[in-house]
Amino acid sequence: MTNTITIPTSIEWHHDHLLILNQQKLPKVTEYIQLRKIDDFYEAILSLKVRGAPAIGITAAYGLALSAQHYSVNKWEDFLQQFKNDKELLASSRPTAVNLFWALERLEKKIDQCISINEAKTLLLHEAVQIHTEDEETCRQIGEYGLEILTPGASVLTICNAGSIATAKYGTALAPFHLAQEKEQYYKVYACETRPVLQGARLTMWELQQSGVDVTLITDSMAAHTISKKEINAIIVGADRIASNGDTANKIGTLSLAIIANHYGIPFYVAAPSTTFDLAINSGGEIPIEERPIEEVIAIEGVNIAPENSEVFNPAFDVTPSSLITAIITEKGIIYPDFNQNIREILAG
Ligand SMILES: CSC[C@H]1O[C@H](OP(=O)(O)O)[C@H](O)[C@@H]1O
Repeated sequence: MTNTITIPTSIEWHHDHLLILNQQKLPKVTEYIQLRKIDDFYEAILSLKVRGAPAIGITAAYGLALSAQHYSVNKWEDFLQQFKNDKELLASSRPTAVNLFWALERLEKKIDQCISINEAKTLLLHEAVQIHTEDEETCRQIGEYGLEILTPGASVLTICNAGSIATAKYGTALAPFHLAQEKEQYYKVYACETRPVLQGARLTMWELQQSGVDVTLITDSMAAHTISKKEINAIIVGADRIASNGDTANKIGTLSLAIIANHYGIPFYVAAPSTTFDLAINSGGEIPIEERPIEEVIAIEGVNIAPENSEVFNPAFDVTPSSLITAIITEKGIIYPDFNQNIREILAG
């Protein structure tokens, strides 16, 4: 029996623009924006109108491919120079989510094989659509493996939004819960609000309510108490970059949850597509951690909650050491320690 439910998405390709759901405005306002020029794509990623590692990669791919359609050049070297300029602009939008760089490099590899500018333009658009289409199936598969590892009816805690609107569809950490709704299996999800930008309160609450998932909001500081009092069975989170030893960069606050999970002896799962692994780095210390504007910490929706002249440290991510991770759920299978060995084995599969 399959339940018909609404799983929200945030990216829709039209032949001459990308329509995105403005995630900065949710849940109060459901606003869609057309991205046409390379600067539109850059600004949308930088300002978190589009956010979430896979969604960032998909959006950047469309931005680069669409911009290339308008290069009015005749020489191949001029085409490549403009392509390189646009690629570098998009790559400078955010430093941590490796999916951004993976998508841009995938497009660059695609045109290496081209013999004409027109062929390159066609192939770039085709590759961007491919990246988008592949991600939906990847996330659905992550959801299926997530249902294998999570006990039906469990209470599960998560942070930030690693959901359908952070990907092509379904999400990574939230994929099991959307799929469970389709399969009429049920879970109880606890969502950390996720200061400072509140992706949990604003986006995960909104998204899971759209598909009817039983979700409860807590503040980040309530996590340890909730785990002990509400008998949380597991924690599941997304990822922005996973090193070859399994160290994982994810939204700030994730490391705290891993330490709490370890203290209470509950499993701590990371859910991520193979495109979020960076096998070029050996450990989490090499992952660049984005620091964002102080306004995100000093104010909420433009209302100051701290003195104007406050000193602020605003890292958008932290790194959880692989020793605190029970398993990494990917579309290719569930990866258990020893991560150094098993990551390469499963991803090569
Ligand atoms: C499947 S989304 C992965 C990841 O991206 C989010 O960060 P942001 O909202 O700053 O783009 C968060 O860390 C999610 O877990």
